[in-house]
Amino acid sequence: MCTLEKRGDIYILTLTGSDEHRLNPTLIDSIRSALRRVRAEPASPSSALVTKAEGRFFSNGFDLAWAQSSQPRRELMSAKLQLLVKELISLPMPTIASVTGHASAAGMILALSHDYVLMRKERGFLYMSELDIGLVLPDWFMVLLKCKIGDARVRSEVVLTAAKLTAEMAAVRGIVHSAHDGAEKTVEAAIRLGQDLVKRGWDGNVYGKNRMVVLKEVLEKIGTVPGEAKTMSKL
Ligand SMILES: CCCCCCCCCCCCC/C=C/C(=O)SCCNC(=O)CCNC(=O)[C@H](O)C(C)(C)COP(=O)(O)OP(=O)(O)OC[C@H]1O[C@@H](n2cnc3c(N)ncnc32)[C@H](O)[C@@H]1OP(=O)(O)O
Repeated sequence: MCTLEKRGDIYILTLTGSDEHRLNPTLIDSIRSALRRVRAEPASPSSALVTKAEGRFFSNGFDLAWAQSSQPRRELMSAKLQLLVKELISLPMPTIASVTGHASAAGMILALSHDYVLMRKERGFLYMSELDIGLVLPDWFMVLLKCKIGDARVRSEVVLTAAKLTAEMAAVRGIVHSAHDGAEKTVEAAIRLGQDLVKRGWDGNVYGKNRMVVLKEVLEKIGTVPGEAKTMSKL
């Protein structure tokens, strides 16, 4: 699951446990609940969110074992991830993913749904694994990748070679903001970046609205998630 703590003006959302942090409805609901708590807090002058994870994984992607038994489960899992990504895109503060372990497929999409990705050098791949596991990525994944990875050759490498990118490879390719030695230094750098952004004193609502303009194509591609109201009611 996940925990939420606040250090000064920085909200720290941690995916807890030493598992693969597979994105099933339970974990996604836990993350969305934490984001709702962030939104409910009185908006201090400005804040930032750092998302991090314990163990060897940031997130190893969708929980295929949970989903493969039925189409409704697959649809629910996909719908909840879309809702989560929409909520990250509209969150009224800068967001930073501190990736200190592997981020695969939907897990990479979760990381890239943050404004900044800081990544640990010696452990962890950014890895769109769909080709390797015989799945086709959803259109909206590609729309997000296009917004986040400017170079078409790199996007092709990521999707059509299922490249396992280390932090340094991802930094050279402009996918991550910076690469760091060790998990602790990665998290510390993410928090420092958050503090630097908070010092700018932006209006969080204006920040969120501008991010929605920047990622307009992603929001349009996701559209209204089927059963959004119903799914929301389940949370
Ligand atoms: C078929 C199912 C039907 C269901 C259909 C459901 C449909 C749902 C809708 C459709 C969705 C389509 C889009 C899909 C989205 C998804 O999310 S699907 C799920 C995706 N997830 C995966 O595919 C999992 C991928 N993960 C892996 O393959 C592995 O976990 C890993 C990421 C490759 C990590 O390997 P692992 O062995 O687990 O870990 P490690 O031991 O940590 O690392 C392996 C070796 O690599 C070395 N290493 C690690 N990091 C680094 C580094 N930064 N630099 C250098 N080396 C590194 C590490 O030391 C290991 O080395 P060795 O010890 O020498 O092996």
